[in-house]
Amino acid sequence: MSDISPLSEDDLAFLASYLPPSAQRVTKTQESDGTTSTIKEGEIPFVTLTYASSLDSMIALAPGARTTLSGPETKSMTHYLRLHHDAILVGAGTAVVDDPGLNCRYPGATLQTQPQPVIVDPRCRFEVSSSAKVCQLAADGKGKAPWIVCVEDNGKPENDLARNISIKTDMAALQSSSDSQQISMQWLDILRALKAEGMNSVMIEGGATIINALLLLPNVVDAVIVTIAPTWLGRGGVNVSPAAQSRGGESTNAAWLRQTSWRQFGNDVVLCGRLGDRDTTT
Ligand SMILES: NC(=O)C1=CN([C@@H]2O[C@H](COP(=O)(O)OP(=O)(O)OC[C@H]3O[C@@H](n4cnc5c(N)ncnc54)[C@H](O)[C@@H]3O)[C@@H](O)[C@H]2O)C=CC1
Ligand SMILES: Nc1nc(O)c(N)c(N[C@@H]2O[C@H](COP(=O)(O)O)[C@@H](O)[C@H]2O)n1
Repeated sequence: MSDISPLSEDDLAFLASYLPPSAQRVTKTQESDGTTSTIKEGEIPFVTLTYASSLDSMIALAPGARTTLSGPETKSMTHYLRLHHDAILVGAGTAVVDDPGLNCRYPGATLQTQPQPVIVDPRCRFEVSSSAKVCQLAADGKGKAPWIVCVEDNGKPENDLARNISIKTDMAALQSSSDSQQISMQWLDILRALKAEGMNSVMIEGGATIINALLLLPNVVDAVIVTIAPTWLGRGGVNVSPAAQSRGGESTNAAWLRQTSWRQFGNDVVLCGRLGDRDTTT
């Protein structure tokens, strides 16, 4: 029997307008390194950014500590959201620390309706083995085998428990850079690659590095759904706080949510919105 209870009709109505599919977009976007690229209509999946935060904007007690913030009701909400997305994406940091299952246990979910787990892991540092929870669930027919988004020639042999989705990266530029250990792939490249594999919607769950980057990409993210748990985790936790921004030499807010709605789920608050400027009302 599933540990996930169905949501009420009122809960479902609250979430409805934030679910994929969205209107298709033709727009310009800016990557955090300052480059711009155009997103063509339907070129990238619908992107939902969702995570659970404490009142001090922490998503884990410490780097390396898997931390439960969501109560039973918001956990059910997360699994309902997973049911409505083609893929669930996390970063290598989360995969290594949390050993997540990345499947959907919402009542009625079948193997066919399971989301595709995706791990952004340029150098394949997450050990894909039969003891990884995501692989166990796939072997038991309770989820799909993960895809690893990595760079070509990452030096790791392909593992038959997972599939590599390779992203072309300018390795020459990388090797000449001062920080050659950090490989930064463009989000548009990652999302285009997932779209090319048939993923029309992606639920991005974290961790902090990924959330902080995506909060600065309002034209990439379609919906933001944050669970706020009534607790403070305290200093030393893993913090959601995007890089400081400035405009015309003046400090400015890093990110805004517009079209906001909130609802109580058990003891937690769920805040939904779309990224954009404070002054954008539509
Ligand atoms: N409360 C919540 O909802 C959640 C909490 N977490 C917590 O977050 C923590 C992990 O956060 P982080 O350490 O920041 O790890 P992360 O999960 O954000 O992964 C960061 C890694 O992903 C890869 N990556 C991310 N963006 C990339 C890009 N553009 N190009 C290339 N590679 C990229 C890199 O390997 C990078 O080191 C864990 O403690 C976990 O428990 C994670 C997810 C949700
Ligand atoms: N929504 C939410 N609430 C929390 O309290 C969390 N710790 C997380 N973490 C995310 O969920 C993944 C674990 O998923 P499984 O239940 O193992 O499938 C974890 O990797 C984080 O992405 N999320």
